Amino acid sequence: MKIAIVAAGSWGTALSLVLNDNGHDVCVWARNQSQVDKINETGMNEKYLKNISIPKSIKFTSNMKSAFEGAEIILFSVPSQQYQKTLEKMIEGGFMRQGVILINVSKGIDMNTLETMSQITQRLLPEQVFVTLSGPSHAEEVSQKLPTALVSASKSRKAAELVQDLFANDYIRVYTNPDVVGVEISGALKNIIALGAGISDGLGYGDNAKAALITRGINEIAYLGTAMGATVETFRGLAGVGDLIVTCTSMHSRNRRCGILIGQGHSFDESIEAIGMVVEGAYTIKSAYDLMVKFDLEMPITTELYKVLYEGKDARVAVNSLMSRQKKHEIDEYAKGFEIWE
Ligand SMILES: NC(=O)c1ccc[n+]([C@@H]2O[C@H](COP(=O)([O-])OP(=O)(O)OC[C@H]3O[C@@H](n4cnc5c(N)ncnc54)[C@H](O)[C@@H]3O)[C@@H](O)[C@H]2O)c1
Ligand SMILES: O=P(O)(O)OC[C@H](O)CO
Repeated sequence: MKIAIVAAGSWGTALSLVLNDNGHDVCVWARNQSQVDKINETGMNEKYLKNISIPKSIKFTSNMKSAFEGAEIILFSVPSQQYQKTLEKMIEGGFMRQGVILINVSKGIDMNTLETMSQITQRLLPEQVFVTLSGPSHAEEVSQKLPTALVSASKSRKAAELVQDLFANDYIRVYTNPDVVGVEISGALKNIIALGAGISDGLGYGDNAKAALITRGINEIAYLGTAMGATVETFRGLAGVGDLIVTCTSMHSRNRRCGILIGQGHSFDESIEAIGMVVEGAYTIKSAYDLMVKFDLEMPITTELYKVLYEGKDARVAVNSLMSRQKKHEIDEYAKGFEIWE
């Protein structure tokens, strides 16, 4: 199929390699001509994907017309805070023609509207066929063809299965899931918890602390997700706990690495700058905090991280606040399950 990718960052580039391996006609659009020139000259996208050769069969261009005209599938890999603006630009350019399938791979929640990428798309293009592709998948490993499992989520079974077929090969396995919001909230909020896990690592707290953050974190993600209409089972799947594990533990993770720098005492802004690629959790923390208030939920990890990142609270004091919360049952509904009450 003819597939156009919006943005030549690390994930857009890694996915272009997979689609090219699978025999598709792939063109990557980048906004910056000097980046395109460099990739075309060197056969590498060194800033975003180190030491990976890019086959000549993948085209890179900064010309929107030549990238998007005739594309059957358009895959968006821009940072989520840029998604609405980019989609509007594509609509204005007349590139979102009827019949084109939109795949989104970015993981975040818009800070201004508090919408996920499917919700933005639905508002701007109510008839658009939309698929989100998510799951535990670092570009650095996918580009080395290391085994990876993904989730293709769409309201349309046909579209979810088409995307499953597009990416599946001997190193990529893709599952389908109709719970689009659940997959989106999982992918967006795991970045927040990974920032927290990184801060914990940077402070020198151990594996116990990180395991607690991951476990209580997925609870918190599911709490917000189900309030937004998601299915609880999605959170124990690849997009949920799977992506949470990889992002909280891998040194490839931009969110975790940013958190480590903060835990070591660097400022929030310095840490984001040092990563040099998008740190989605830095923005999604604000959206998640606002959604928590909107849905009137209690999300202690999100609250403390928001205070550390946006209100300057000391991270050690934030951990103390989490540890000294009122005592509670691990799962509220299970409280009635005690056999002996005295
Ligand atoms: N890197 C990964 O391993 C990975 C894996 C899965 C999902 N994701 C998600 O994919 C999204 C992109 O991540 P990434 O790692 O590729 O980020 P990145 O920082 O490596 O690249 C982002 C790219 O978007 C471009 N860009 C930014 N604003 C733009 C705009 N307004 N218009 C056009 N282009 C613009 C940048 O120039 C850059 O090329 C994020 O939401 C991330 O969470 C990343
Ligand atoms: O490197 P991160 O933290 O942006 O995470 C990338 C992917 O979402 C991992 O699945």
